[in-house]
Amino acid sequence: MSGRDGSDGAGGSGGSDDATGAGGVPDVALDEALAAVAGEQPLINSVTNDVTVNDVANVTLYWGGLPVMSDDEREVGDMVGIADGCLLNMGTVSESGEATMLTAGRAANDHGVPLVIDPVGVGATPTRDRVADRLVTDLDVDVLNGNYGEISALAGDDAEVRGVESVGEYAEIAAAAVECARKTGAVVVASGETDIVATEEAAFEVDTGHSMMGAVVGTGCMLGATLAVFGAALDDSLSAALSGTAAYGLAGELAAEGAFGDYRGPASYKTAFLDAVAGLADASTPDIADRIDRIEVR
Ligand SMILES: Nc1ncnc2c1ncn2[C@@H]1O[C@H](COP(=O)(O)OP(=O)(O)O)[C@@H](O)[C@H]1O
Ligand SMILES: Cc1ncsc1CCOP(=O)(O)O
Ligand SMILES: [Mg+2]
Repeated sequence: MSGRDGSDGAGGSGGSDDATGAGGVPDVALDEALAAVAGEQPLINSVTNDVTVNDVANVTLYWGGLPVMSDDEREVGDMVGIADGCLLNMGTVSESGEATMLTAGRAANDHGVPLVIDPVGVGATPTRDRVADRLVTDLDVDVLNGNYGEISALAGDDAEVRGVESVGEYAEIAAAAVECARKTGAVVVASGETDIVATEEAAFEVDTGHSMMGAVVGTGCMLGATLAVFGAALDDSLSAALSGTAAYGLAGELAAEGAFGDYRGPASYKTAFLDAVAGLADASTPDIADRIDRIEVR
């Protein structure tokens, strides 16, 4: 069984016990990470939005996890208590949904279940700002993922989030991600053209992915599900965030290359992308070391 209090699973937030390789980048072996995920078959309870819930369930399954979407206040604590990972995505959060997320998150913390939060739309409205603040204040978060605008907003920087979209330029996104990690204690994944993975001490650039991913609603939500699956199967949050983010981007690239079928636009690309997630473990997985760089942040 995975979990923060066990010998397996994503450990406490922030640090990594992994060997550090060239350029101060932790050694992350993608084939080993994918095999760990498939071997663990982690049960992931996602309390997520009404828009992309089916995509979140499928991407969890296609990596090798077991999805369940319990969001009933009466049972969510019990379900999270027997799960290996928990994802909270506030995309369509309501007043009762906020309470459910807090119950789910507290159960995850109480049972040592790794917790991922996607604060969708934080920075867009005062309500979202308040809910996101409550979640990261009251809960011990292992991994937090959001687009550049959301992570900048959480860090307290100027940000433009229109609805759930990141708008504008974010030249200081690595510094914002580190600041966000310092505020929350989580490993932070800031997604965009290049993904940033940050702890309180360091930031890394994960240069995988394809622009077609930005044309599909739900790729951020599915990244959160991916991080929950990898976080449940791997020993520490930083390795999970790096390998999960890299694997997800590689699936996006393989789909764009047509390795999982031709596509004619964003809708058929999404199908190819989901097939690439399901097929990545059997594809020849490249060494990802040269796709991850450490970035100096003040
Ligand atoms: N222009 C792009 N080039 C490469 N990857 C991208 C691009 N836009 C988005 N992605 C990828 O799509 C996923 C979702 O990112 P993003 O669009 O920032 O999230 P959200 O959907 O929450 O706004 C991430 O894995 C990110 O790397
Ligand atoms: C459009 C929308 N509105 C509320 S949640 C949601 C989905 C957001 O998905 P993603 O953050 O993955 O683009
Ligand atoms: Mg998003």
